[in-house]
Amino acid sequence: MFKTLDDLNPEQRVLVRLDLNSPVEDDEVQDNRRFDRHAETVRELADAGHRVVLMAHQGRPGGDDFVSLEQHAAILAKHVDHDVQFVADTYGDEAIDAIESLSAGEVLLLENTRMCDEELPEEDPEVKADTEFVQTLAPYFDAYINDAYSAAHRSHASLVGFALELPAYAGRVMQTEYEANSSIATREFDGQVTMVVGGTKATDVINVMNNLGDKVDQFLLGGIAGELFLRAAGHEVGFDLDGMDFFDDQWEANRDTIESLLDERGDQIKLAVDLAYEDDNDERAEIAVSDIDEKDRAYLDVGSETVETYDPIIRDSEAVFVKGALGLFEDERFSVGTVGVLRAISETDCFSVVGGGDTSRAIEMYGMDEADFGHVSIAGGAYIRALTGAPLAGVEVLK
Ligand SMILES: Nc1ncnc2c1ncn2[C@@H]1O[C@H](COP(=O)(O)OP(=O)(O)O)[C@@H](O)[C@H]1O
Ligand SMILES: O=C(OP(=O)(O)O)[C@H](O)COP(=O)(O)O
Repeated sequence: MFKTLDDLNPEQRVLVRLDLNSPVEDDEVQDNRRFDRHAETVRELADAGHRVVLMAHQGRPGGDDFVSLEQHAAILAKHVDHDVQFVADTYGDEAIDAIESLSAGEVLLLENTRMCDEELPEEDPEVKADTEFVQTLAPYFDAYINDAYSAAHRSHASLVGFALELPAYAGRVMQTEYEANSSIATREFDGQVTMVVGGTKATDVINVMNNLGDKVDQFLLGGIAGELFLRAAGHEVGFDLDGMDFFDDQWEANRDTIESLLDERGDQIKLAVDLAYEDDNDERAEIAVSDIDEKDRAYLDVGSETVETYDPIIRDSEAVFVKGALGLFEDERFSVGTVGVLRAISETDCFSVVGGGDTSRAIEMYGMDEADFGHVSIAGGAYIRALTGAPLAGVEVLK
C-alpha cells in the first residue's frame, strides 16, 4: 500500500503536511480535533529525534478565514506538549534559514501554503512537482510525510508535488483515516451494512447513495436529504421561508437521482415517519409525516418514533457509516435524532465510522465517548469521496 512512519530511517529531516484548516471566529483560530489528532504524528517524529518541518493551509484566498498559521503553531504546541516554532514564510530565505537551523527533535511550522501562488491550482502531480515551491524546498529534506488525509482530495503542490521528489510516507492520521474511511468500498462485511444520511449538503450525500451500489443494505435518512426524499414520496415538507429557494433549488438539482433511487432501491431507503418542529411556545413538537397536509413550517429534526424505528436497524448491523446529522443537534431540542442514532451505535459492537466535522461534534457535545465508535473522521470532502471508492490524489502519490 504505502510506507508509514514505521519504515522511516532514523534522524531524518522530514517535511510533513498536516491539515490544520480550522474555523476562525473574530480572527481567532478555533481549537479542534484536527490539532489533537495531528499532534500524535508530530510528537512521534519529534520524540524519535527527527528534524520536523510542518506545512499546512488555512482558508482560501479572499476568505475571512484566510489567515497566517502563527496561532496554529501555538495551539499545536499545546497539544503536542512540545515547542512548535513558526516562520512567516513558505519557501523564501527566511523559511530556508529557519529550516537549516533546526536541531534534532525540534519542530517548525511554515506559513500557510496557500499564500504561495503555486500551491492552489489543481494540476497533475508532475506539474506540481515541477513548481519553484517544491523544487526549492525538497532538497532540504530526506523524506516527505503526508498526514493531511482530510485535504488529500486536492491535487495541490504541498499534497502531491513533494511525494514525487522525496521518499514519501503516510503519517498516523493518514494511515487510520484511510483504512477506516475506505472500508465501505474495500471491505466485505458478514452482516448488514447501514448508512445514516443527513446534514445540509444534500447533493453530496445523495451522490454518495447513488454511487454506493450494493455495498449498503439500509439507508436511514434525516436532515435536508431526508426531507427531499419525503417530498418525492408525496409529502408536503421542505418549507422555504419567504424569499428563499433553498429546498426548491435542492429539489431541482437532485430530483431525478432521488426518484430513480426510490424506484430502484426504495425498500432499502428508510424515511422518517415523524418530524419535529418549534411550536408557538418555542418548544419541540412532533407530527406524524402522514398528518402533514400543508407546507407551512420548517422541520428541524426527525421525530421520536423515527428514532425508535432506526434504533433496532442499527443494533442489527455489522457496520454503520454516518454522514450528516439527522437534525439541528446544536440546539438540544432538536438533537433527539442525531443523538439517538449515535447512542445506538456507541452501545453496540458494530464497526462504525462517523464522518463530517459538524456531525462528529455531537459526540462530545452530548457526552458520548469517541472510544465507543470504530472511527471518528476529521475529514469532510475526502470522507465523502472515500465512501464511494473514489481515489484521493494525495493518497495515490503515496502508493
Ligand atoms: N432539518 C435540519 N434543519 C437544519 N439543519 C439541519 C437539519 N438537519 C441537520 N442539520 C444540520 O446539518 C449539519 C451537519 O450537516 P453537514 O454539514 O452536511 O455535515 P458534516 O459537517 O457533518 O459534514 C448540522 O450542523 C445540523 O445542524
Ligand atoms: O477542511 C477541509 O475540507 P472539509 O471542509 O471537506 O473537511 C480541507 O482542509 C480542505 O479544504 P478546502 O476544501 O478549502 O480545499
